[in-house]
Amino acid sequence: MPEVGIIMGSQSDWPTLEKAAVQLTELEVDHETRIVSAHRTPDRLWSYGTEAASRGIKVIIAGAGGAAHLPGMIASKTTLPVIGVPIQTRALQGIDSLYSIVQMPRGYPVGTMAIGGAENAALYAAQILALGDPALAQRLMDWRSALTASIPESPE
Ligand SMILES: Nc1c(C(=O)O)ncn1[C@@H]1O[C@H](COP(=O)(O)O)[C@@H](O)[C@H]1O
Repeated sequence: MPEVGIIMGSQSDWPTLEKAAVQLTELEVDHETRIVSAHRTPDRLWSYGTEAASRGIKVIIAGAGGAAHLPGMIASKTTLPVIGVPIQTRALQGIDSLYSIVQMPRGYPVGTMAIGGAENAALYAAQILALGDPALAQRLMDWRSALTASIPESPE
């Protein structure tokens, strides 16, 4: 049963959010992927937000670009933690997405990653789940150790 829901505003966001899916797969975290748009599919957004917790989802990763209302709107329909991923945009390089996601009103937080930060979103979701899953916590430690070991001491 998927524990992480990866949702995005458009099919065009998939190359970015796919990195979150790959990272979660590497950590053996079951997840699902859905296109959900606050603007284009508001009914889908409503039902996803309303039903996610009862379906067993524990963390939602939401990526959107431009007028990126999806992460904030999904946060308004659930008390599950929502991790926002601002998508890089052509006109404003993703600054528009970042500002749209990060400036939430009191009561409806969205944990906002860097522009394009889908891998960190997956790691953060895994860290939340690892609070109640010692085996996942160990896999995260192992992943970090491998990353550290891969960093050379000298650039030459
Ligand atoms: N920001 C949102 C929302 C939303 O927030 O609900 N729905 C779609 N979009 C964004 O529109 C951009 C362009 O979408 P298209 O490439 O489909 O035209 C995408 O980055 C998507 O996240």
